[in-house]
Amino acid sequence: MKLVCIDCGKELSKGEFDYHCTCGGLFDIVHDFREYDADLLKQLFHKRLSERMTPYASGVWRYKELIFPELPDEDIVTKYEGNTGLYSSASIQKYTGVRQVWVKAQSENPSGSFKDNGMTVAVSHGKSLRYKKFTCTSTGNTSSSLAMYASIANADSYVFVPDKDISINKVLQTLAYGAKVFSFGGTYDHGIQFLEKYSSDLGLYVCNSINPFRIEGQKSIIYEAAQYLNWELPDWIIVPGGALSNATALGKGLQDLFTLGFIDKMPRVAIVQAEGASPFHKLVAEEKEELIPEPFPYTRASALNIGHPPSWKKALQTLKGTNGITISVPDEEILDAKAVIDRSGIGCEPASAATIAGLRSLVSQQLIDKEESVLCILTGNMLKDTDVLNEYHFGDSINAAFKNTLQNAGLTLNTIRKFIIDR
Ligand SMILES: N[C@@H](CCOP(=O)(O)O)C(=O)O
Repeated sequence: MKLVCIDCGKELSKGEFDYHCTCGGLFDIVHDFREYDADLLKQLFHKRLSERMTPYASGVWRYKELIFPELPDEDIVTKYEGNTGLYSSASIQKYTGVRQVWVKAQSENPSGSFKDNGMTVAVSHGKSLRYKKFTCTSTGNTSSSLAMYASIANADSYVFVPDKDISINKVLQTLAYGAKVFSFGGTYDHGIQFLEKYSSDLGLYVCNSINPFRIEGQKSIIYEAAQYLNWELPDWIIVPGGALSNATALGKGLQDLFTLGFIDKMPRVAIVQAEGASPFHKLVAEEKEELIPEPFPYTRASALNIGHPPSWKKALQTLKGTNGITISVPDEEILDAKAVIDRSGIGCEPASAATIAGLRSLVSQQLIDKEESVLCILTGNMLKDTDVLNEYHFGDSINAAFKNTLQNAGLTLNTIRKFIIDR
């Protein structure tokens, strides 16, 4: 495998590592799969499903050959991430109108979000380079994930979080795992600019998705979904779009599966942004050449509060390779979709629900047909943002149809009977 700049094509020599090329472009990891026998690999991945308590029990490292084959096993920092559920739900099907909708709950990862799929690989790579200090800037999921893996690796983590419009639960989770947390006035975008400039002076290994090893790990999400579905993917795959690492990794993972012959048809990808933070959707919809950053992104889906997504060029490659599309949806629709996902028993954080809101909208615009099959990637756990739950269920409900509050009842048989039997 080699590191290649996506803008000028420069290759780093073996052992060299950086996030950006001297031309400013991001590095991407390019593998040579020509030596692989697809059938043997499939058998190996199948056999590893029965691993327990070894790195290969992880739903990421199960696919090590496609992610980071050179890494010595002793450098793997894992919490058996991945192995998340793939569900179909009658209520989600009814809400979207689509006959076959799958949801992949990355929320079931050990730190509660899809970031673990990539973070296990980034921290393992940092460990192999003998780093002891790791960093990221974050709206809270990346930082929780990093703090967890850094502690497992016996290393320190230093994280930078915006001082507003993020979920306090995520910051508390990050603190509790032991990270040193710096709060700053600004957005994720300012944090990334700071780290791009100073991380090397500070001797810090950056674990944001500008790090190509994060992307390699996140490819496992689609590998796992494909393996569960016996290597036959649905017509569409839908992901939320914030920093766009998810969309980037999805495109790369699909390309790998197609190149290897694991799948014989490329699904189409839809990237859904929140209206208040939708620079990538605007770039695509307005057919611009360059992304125009949004200086004041705001959405109640706080994980998507990003105005200048670093991976936008990589995400464009995903759209090109999959005949993909983008859409933006208002917060009200995201929160209503979240209520449906929560009530289905699956549950998710607001950003994840952008997928189901986006699907509903794409169906109503007839861009997705009700007879097509769809897979939505849910990114984070419902307890990641309890303020949103509180506002939705106890505040002025945005849509009374989804309101679900506590029943105030005395504990006598007659009063409780009213709620259960006589209703
Ligand atoms: N929502 C993210 C922001 C994106 O971070 P990155 O890991 O893709 O750099 C978060 O949890 O911080």
